[in-house]
Order: sequence, then structure tokens, then C-alpha cells
Amino acid sequence: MTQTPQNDGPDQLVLHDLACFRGDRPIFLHLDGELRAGHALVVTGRNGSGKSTLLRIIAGFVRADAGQILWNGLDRDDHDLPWRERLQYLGHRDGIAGELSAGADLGHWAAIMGVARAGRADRVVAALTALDIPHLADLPVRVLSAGQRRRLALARLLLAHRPLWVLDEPTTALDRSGSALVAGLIGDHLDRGGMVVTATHLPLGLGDRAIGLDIEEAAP
Ligand SMILES: Nc1ncnc2c1ncn2[C@@H]1O[C@H](COP(=O)(O)OP(=O)(O)OP(=O)(O)O)[C@@H](O)[C@H]1O
Repeated sequence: MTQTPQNDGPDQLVLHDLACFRGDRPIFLHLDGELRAGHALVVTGRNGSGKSTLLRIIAGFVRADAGQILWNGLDRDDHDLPWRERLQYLGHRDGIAGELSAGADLGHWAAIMGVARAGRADRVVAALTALDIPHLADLPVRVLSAGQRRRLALARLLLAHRPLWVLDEPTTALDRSGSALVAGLIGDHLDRGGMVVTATHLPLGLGDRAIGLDIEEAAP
């Protein structure tokens, strides 16, 4: 199989008849959804309804017990690497290493994402600036506040273009301006033809580019 999730047409993500169990307990059953380039799938539901689990399934950290996730027709489970290379996941744990400076932390992520060494420093500065935290570049991340850490984690999204962003409660710990920044980043990403799957109850101001998915409709 030589095909990858990258194709010449617009991206399309399909969730088909997904089910997830924890132990013997079903979390959701018969869950369907569809997302096209330039749109965001906004997953809502009460605490414990399975939003994070769904996002982790899409990102590839958990396997669904039934059903399929297709990106341009290619099954998530059968094409893990090309999927991972084309998505960015931001979860509750920020994956930020304590002794590094904020700039070095981002540089490390840029290397992981395959940004050429020559361009890394500029990307890091641009990403920190976009999140309004350039002044934190030389501080060790262990001294950052919760909101500053969140901004630093979000800055990763801008290091390299990846068409699919999977964002679990991206505005957690952010103040009002930080939340507005996230909404702006998501809007810009969609403008570039990107896709976003996010669990958030915060209005993102995306208008008809936001597709709601109430996960409780798939409750057992
Ligand atoms: N590793 C696990 N083992 C067993 N149960 C789990 C595991 N991970 C999650 N669960 C359970 O699955 C259910 C869904 O959890 P999940 O974190 O996906 O919900 P959520 O909708 O994101 O919740 P919240 O709004 O509180 O963040 C919960 O009942 C949770 O306890």
C-alpha cells in the first residue's frame, strides 16, 4: 500500500460506527461523525462521557473496540505512521520537560517534528511570539505558570504544518486573551484548509465551520 492520508483532494475524516469499552463497560457505541478540510469537529458531553477517549483514539493512543476511522479512505489502525506524521495532539498532559528553557523545549519538539535544524530557531521565536510569550524563551519551564505552560504547549502547533489538530480542552488554564488566541489559531488553521477535532465547551466563534458532536448521543 503506497497511498498515505495525503492526497490531491481536500482532506476528509470519517468516524464510522465507533465503540469503546473500558473493562466490560461501554463508554460509547455506534458513534459516527464526519469532518472535511476547513472545519472543526467540536466534541461535547458531560464529564466522563468519553470525549478524551475519543480524541485519544483518533490520535492513536487508544484503539477503538469496534468501527473505523478513515482519513481520505485510509483506516487509522492500518496506517498509524502516516496518520501520526500528519496530526498534532494536545492533551491534558503537556509533555513539557522541567529543566529545559521554554525555547529549548520548543526546539526539541521542532526537531521531533522534522523541522530542519537551520530553520528551527526562527520557528521557535515565531511560535512563542504568536502565543504572546517570547519573553519566556530563556526561562526553565518548571517555573512557568499553568497558563504559560499551556501557551507553550499550544506553540507546538505552529512549529510545523500538520493538517489535523486534535485538541483536548485547549483553553484549560488560559485567561481570556489566551482563549481568544486559541480561537484565532484554530480559525487560521481552518482558513489554510486544516482540520480540528476538539473537546471544548468554550465557544470558538467558528460559525458554520464548527460541526457539533454530542458524544452523549452515542452513550450506551
Ligand atoms: N484507562 C482507563 N481505564 C479505565 N477506565 C477509563 C480509562 N480511561 C478513561 N476511563 C473511563 O472512561 C470514561 C470516559 O473518560 P474520558 O476521560 O474519555 O471522559 P471525558 O468526557 O473526557 O471527561 P471529562 O469531561 O471529565 O474530561 C470515564 O468513565 C473514565 O473513568
